[in-house]
This record gives sequence, structure tokens and C-alpha cells, in this order.
Amino acid sequence: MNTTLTSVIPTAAAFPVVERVETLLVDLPTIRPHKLSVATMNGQTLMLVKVHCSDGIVGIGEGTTIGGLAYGGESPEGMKLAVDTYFRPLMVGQDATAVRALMERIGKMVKENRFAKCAVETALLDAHGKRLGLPVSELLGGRLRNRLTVAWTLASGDTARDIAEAEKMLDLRRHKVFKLKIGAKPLREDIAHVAAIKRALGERSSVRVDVNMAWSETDAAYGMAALADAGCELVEQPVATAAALARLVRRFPVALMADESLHGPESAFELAKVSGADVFAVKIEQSGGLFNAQRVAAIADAAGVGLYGGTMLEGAFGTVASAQVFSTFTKLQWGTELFGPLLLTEEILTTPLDYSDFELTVPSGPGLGIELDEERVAFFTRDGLRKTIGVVGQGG
Ligand SMILES: O=C(O)C[C@H]1C=CC(=O)O1
Ligand SMILES: [Mn+2]
Repeated sequence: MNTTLTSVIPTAAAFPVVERVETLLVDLPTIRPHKLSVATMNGQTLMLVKVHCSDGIVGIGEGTTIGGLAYGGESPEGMKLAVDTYFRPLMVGQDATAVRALMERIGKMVKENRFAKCAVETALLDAHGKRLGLPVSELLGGRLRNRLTVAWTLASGDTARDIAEAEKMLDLRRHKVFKLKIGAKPLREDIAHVAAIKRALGERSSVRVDVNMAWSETDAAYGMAALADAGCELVEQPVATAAALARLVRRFPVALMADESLHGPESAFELAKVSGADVFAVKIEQSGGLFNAQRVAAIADAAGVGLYGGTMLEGAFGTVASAQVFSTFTKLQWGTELFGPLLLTEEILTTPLDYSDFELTVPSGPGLGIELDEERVAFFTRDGLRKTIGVVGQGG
């Protein structure tokens, strides 16, 4: 037994300590296939982390990715393994109120694993906010807004279906900004798809595209000019490298946004140095946590780069953690795309999030300000109740 560790867990400790770290994989179906150039998703897997503290408080965080390992180096299963095997021993017995210090401790021993770090940091901040009776945004310096505009992604793979979906979202007053996933089909077909959707929606909507790095630089030069003509107002990560982004930016009358090129503050700084984008899509997982997402935003601001609140198609916990951070950004010129929970068929909160009038309300209760519906989650937990009663799993 590790005496150093046990010696800091006396019952009368001056501060609450982390007692237990629990992880679970929750497999949820999507409302329709979600088609990106890198993968088609029929479901999403949430890796939930619960941090149990000695004062009885439990904080919850979430890690997700897109299409298993198709989008990046971390999968939900890999995150669970990393937290169970490598994070947990570094956390148990440590002061649960010193979130930054504990994340520094983890950072010394865990080099990469930005998504897993984000999940754990979220759980620690949720717990600490609950302890202090403050929303996570207040632990991050305080919010500047309570509501965030939310874009919707049209990614059914079918133009008519996408238009019908957009019309429905407009009628419901849920979204009026649409991001179209392109890059899987031939270039001209993709341009025709975007132009048809913009024609149908007209000035009622803002139409943007995400190519998820699928184009060559030559494709992108043609594509960005054609997209600008079609009335598209933003092109997200058409090519893979920062150098290629820098060669494309401001050559066409359409804004260029970086997503996959951003892996936290250092990459944000490098990209800002070469003026590689007009806008940064800030994601808490890609950034390596909530504090790092704020650093990315600060770099963008200082460099005159616009800000957009991105998503890794997180469920409610990752989405609200993102919302808490984005609410603190000085500027958020391009809004957010925090629609992840709406892409899933199942509600996992006791009280659903408020999506109304094209915006999401940032919860204002202590911590993340949301509560997990434990019964629902037990049903969808991998190898849990659903498997016991023989329902087929969906996976990411
Ligand atoms: O931005 C991405 O690449 C990932 C994600 C965000 C919205 C969506 O539909 O996919
Ligand atoms: Mn993207």
C-alpha cells in the first residue's frame, strides 16, 4: 500500500479530497445518420467520468469523439482506459478544491490525451462549483452572456432532406445558422448541394460548410471561390495543414475557419503567427480542457482572429461545459454549434437543456448546473441493462 497517498486521506483533512474516480461508456443512437467526410455516425458514445469527493460531492465530466478513431487520436474506450489506469492514481487523495494544481499534476505524468484531460477537468470543476454554490463560468472568471446562438449541422447526405430539415429548424425557431458537411462527394456535386440549400433558405439563414480537411489545396482554391459565389459565408478547415490554410486565407470573399489544426494554445499561437485563419473553432476537448480553451480564445482575440464555439458532438455534459466556457469569452463573433444533445435520441438529464429562440441558455445552477438521470444512463451504459434485455448496441 502506498503510505504517502494514504497519509493524505485522513477523515479530518482540512480540505475535501478525491476519493474515487468512476468511468462509464454510454452508447446513444443519433436521430439520423450524421455524414461527415471522415465518417458516418449512427450513434455517439459518451465517456462519462464521475469524481467522488470526500465531502460527498460528485462532479461529472464527459469525453466524446467523432466516428471512433476517424477524427483524432482518442476514442471513448481509450479515454476510459487512460483515466482508469493513469489519471486515477494521480487524483485519489488529492485536494479536490485545487483544480488547476491537480490538472498540473496530471499534466506532468500524462503527456497527450487532451480529450481525457478535458473530461476529468470538467468533472473537477463541476464538483468544485457545486461545493461553492457557483456555476462553472464563475470559476472561470465570470460569464458575459447567458444565452448562446446555436448552429445546426445538415449532414443527412441528401439535399432535399437537408432543406426539409433546415425548414423544420426555422419553423421551430431552434436554428437559423446551418453548417453543411461536405468533402465526401465530388467537388462540383458538393458545390451544387450547398448552392441549392442556400437558394432554398435565402436570407433567412446563414449557410456555412465544413470540409473536415477533405480537399487538396487546388480543390480548395476552386471550391472557396465557388462557395463564395453561392452565398456561403464561412468555410471550415477545407485542407489539412496550417500552411495550406495560410495560403488560402483572404484570397476569396468568404471567411476561413480553422478546426482540426487547433490542438490547444501552442497550435493556436502558431496558426495566429502565420495568419492562417479568419476564425478559430474553439473546442474544449481539442484544446485539452476548459482553461486551455480560454487560452486559445485569448490568443485569437489578441491576433484579431474571430471566435466560434465548436463541438465534438458532445452529449449534455460536454455541451454544457463548453457553454460555460464560451459564456466567458470576451468575443464570440460567430456564435456556437452546441447542438450535440439534440442529435441524440435519448435525454440523459433530469431536466432537459433550454434550446429556444435560436439559442441555448447557459445553465446557472452550481457546477455545470445539470443533473444526470441515473436510471436512463444505467439503461444505455455499455454492457448494462440494455444488453441484459437484448437490445442491439449502436456504437459511434
Ligand atoms: O466540426 C466538426 O468537425 C465536428 C462536428 C461539429 C459539428 C458537426 O456536425 O460535426
Ligand atoms: Mn469541423
